[in-house]
Amino acid sequence: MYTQDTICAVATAQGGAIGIIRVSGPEAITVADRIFSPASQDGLPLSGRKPYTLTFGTIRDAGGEVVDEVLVSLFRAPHSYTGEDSVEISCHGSSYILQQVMQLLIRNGCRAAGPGEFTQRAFLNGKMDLSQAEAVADLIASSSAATHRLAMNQMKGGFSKELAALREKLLHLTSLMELELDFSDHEELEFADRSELKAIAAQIEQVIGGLVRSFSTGNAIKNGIPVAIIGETNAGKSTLLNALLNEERAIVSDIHGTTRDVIEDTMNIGGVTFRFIDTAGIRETSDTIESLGIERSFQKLEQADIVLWVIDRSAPHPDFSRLAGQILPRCAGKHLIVVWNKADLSGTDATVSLKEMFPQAETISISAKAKTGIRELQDMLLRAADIPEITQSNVIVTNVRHYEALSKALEAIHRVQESMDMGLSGDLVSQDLRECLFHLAEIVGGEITTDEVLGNIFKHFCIGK
Ligand SMILES: Nc1nc2c(c(=O)[nH]1)N(C=O)[C@@H](CNc1ccc(C(=O)N[C@@H](CCC(=O)O)C(=O)O)cc1)CN2
Ligand SMILES: Nc1nc2c(ncn2[C@@H]2O[C@H](COP(=O)(O)OP(=O)(O)OP(=O)(O)O)[C@@H](O)[C@H]2O)c(=O)[nH]1
Ligand SMILES: [K+]
Ligand SMILES: [Mg+2]
Repeated sequence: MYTQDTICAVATAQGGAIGIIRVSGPEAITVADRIFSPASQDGLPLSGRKPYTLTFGTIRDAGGEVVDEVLVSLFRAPHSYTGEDSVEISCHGSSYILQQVMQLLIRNGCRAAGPGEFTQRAFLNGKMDLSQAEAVADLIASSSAATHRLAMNQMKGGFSKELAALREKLLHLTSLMELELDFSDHEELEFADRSELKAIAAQIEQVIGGLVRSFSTGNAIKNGIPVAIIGETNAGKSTLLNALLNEERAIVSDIHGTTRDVIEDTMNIGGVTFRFIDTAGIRETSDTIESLGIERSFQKLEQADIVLWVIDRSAPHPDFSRLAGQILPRCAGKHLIVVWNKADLSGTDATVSLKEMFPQAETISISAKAKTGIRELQDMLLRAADIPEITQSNVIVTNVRHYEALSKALEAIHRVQESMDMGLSGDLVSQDLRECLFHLAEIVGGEITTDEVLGNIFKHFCIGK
């Protein structure tokens, strides 16, 4: 087993009734025994107790004063989260108590853990692979049913299983290629074999390609479906953002050009996370900063899946067709919802002419200020979101690191296919096969994982995880 020093950390968030300190490493039980006295009459120290037991007792400081009455749970290697000897001390949730106990542990031989260090040890001790360790962080960060389901599936090894099956197929193909090499003298053998090998390569390409394509869904689920709010100045875009977020997030004023820079925030609507992006109003301007802001509005429009084009129906639209000419061509392949705002004021919707210009656009009439029509707009957004139903067994890539490795694996398998089509020799083909295998292995980790990769992954974890 991978041995290390003994680490400790507060594992719970501040402010709860109970605070838990986690201790893991070869000295975990010995160090805990130095500061903890069991209440029971049997006098057994933790080192003499069975694993998966809970012991009530006191923690005393160096002067013998009771710091807290606590419960200590005991785990013995390899049967713990980290795979090491571990104890958990459940204290009263006072940050003073927790800091006192932390200091006692450190004085008695522990080191304060860094972010993700417990999970990193679980990985190094073979309790989980790298994609499962990453899922632990995603699980903690999950804020919707969909992100929870994806992270839980990945943590339980759903993605790992899919990759293991791919690896099997690739190894099979490699061995067949090598077999072909051995028999390459028999020309009549080659043709029959090649078509079978090509079929296997095509299957592999299908699976990797599907995983690569799933990232756009995975990314939308994890970071929210991008919804750009665009339109003329003073149309009420920022007012609408605030209504959707239910929070005074953006500055609203009757001054044209109030929003200069992009404002983004996420909101969970009906279990789906949306990322709303308020942008600078589009108008002719000589102001350099405002022009830069408007340029960004168009960039955000292009990156969005759903576009809310906000129009002030109470004001005349002298340059309506010009504005439409700027917006509509950029909405191809996106879901466009035209929002006629300020329904509380009198005015008309130019729905007819717009329907001609962009027949697939949906329209809705609302008052962002009076918050009328917002529910209907939310329902429209949910219908537009069109996130496929995620089942427990779905494998959807949500992690950029995995996406990059899979993209490289896909390139490698494409090279394999090209080489086969060109009738190149088996040893050239198996080089690309090995590269494909390498990139798939990068995802789950193993001997090839560098400290730099590990550092990058675990630095985003919380302390105590
Ligand atoms: N108090 C506490 N709650 C917690 C955790 C923890 O570490 N401590 N967890 C931490 O994230 C999660 C639970 N995860 C855990 C995973 C494995 C083992 C464990 O003891 N595994 C053994 C036995 C497995 C078995 O019996 O099947 C093993 O792997 O050998 C413990 C916790 C969530 N809640
Ligand atoms: N009566 C009425 N006024 C509204 C409505 N929505 C917004 N307004 C007002 O319209 C003005 C402009 O609103 P903003 O939300 O700042 O408009 P914007 O589109 O973000 O404007 P820029 O950031 O300058 O592009 C403010 O005075 C709002 O109070 C509405 O539904 N009804
Ligand atoms: K404004
Ligand atoms: Mg604004």
